[in-house]
Amino acid sequence: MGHQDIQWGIAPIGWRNDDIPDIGKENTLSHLLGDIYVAGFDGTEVGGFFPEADVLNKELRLRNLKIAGKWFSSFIVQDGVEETAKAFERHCAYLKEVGAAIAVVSEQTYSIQKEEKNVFSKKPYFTDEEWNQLTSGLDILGGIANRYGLKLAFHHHMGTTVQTMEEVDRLMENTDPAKVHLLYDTGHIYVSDKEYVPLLRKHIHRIAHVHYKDVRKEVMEQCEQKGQSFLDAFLAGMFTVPGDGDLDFVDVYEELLKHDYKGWIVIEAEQDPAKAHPLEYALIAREYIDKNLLNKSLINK
Ligand SMILES: O=C1C[C@@H](O)[C@H](O)[C@@H](O)C1=O
Ligand SMILES: [Co+2]
Repeated sequence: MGHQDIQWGIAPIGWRNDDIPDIGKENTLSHLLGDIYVAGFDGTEVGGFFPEADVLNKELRLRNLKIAGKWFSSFIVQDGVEETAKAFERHCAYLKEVGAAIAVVSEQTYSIQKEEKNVFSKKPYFTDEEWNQLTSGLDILGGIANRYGLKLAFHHHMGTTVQTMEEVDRLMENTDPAKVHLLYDTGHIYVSDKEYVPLLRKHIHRIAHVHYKDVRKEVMEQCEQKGQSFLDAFLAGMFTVPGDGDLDFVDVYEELLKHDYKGWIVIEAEQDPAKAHPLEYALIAREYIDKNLLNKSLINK
């Protein structure tokens, strides 16, 4: 067990962004997959612009790349679990066809992720009743994911009702560990709570998927002072790839290895591709991983 149980991916978000589809729209699927191959990653996540399963599978096969998973915006509280489950079934069927392991779920009811609101101070909150709807609904979605041979990994996210460590605690306590897992995103928890290791340590046994998102602390502080929205903050360069920001991914990696984490670590750094050349940043991440995480004997495994 150890390094060999981990697959390294890089998300399309450095090339194109589902939250602002105009960004990087000149970057085609071939361009993206070619860059991922050149940078030496094992695969990626499905972006909103990806084609149907058989077309995608051929493009992946040609480059020996794999799919880790795909984001799903759930609206369990807003639309009810029955409505959400129908869309989630289709999502899981697609993921199974492309050979993915993970269905990433983020509850988007009341989310300000795409709104022009101060993401540092205006996050939404659920009532106790809404929390119950969310957690019981997630157990149902997790059961569906399991039927497709997938794991549901819940994504805590800035500007949503499940953003802070306290909120992740509540979600984990009230969901079935066999059905609902955690996606640990270093960047989101750092921007939210200004620390990122406690969440990892506390919920290590529920983590089924990891996003390595680095943060430029100075930019984050400026964005917070200005009260910027989530989208404006990423356009200002709040996020970057590991090796280029202020987070230390060695500790995180050690902790994952120590607990026999098996699965994907996906580099996920949303930046404006017009300012941050996607392949250049993919290569910065790759070099950081090779030098600091893989070539160093971190622990004896
Ligand atoms: O996993 C993610 C998917 C994106 O759509 C999201 O906005 C980003 O911040 C993220 O962490
Ligand atoms: Co993420």
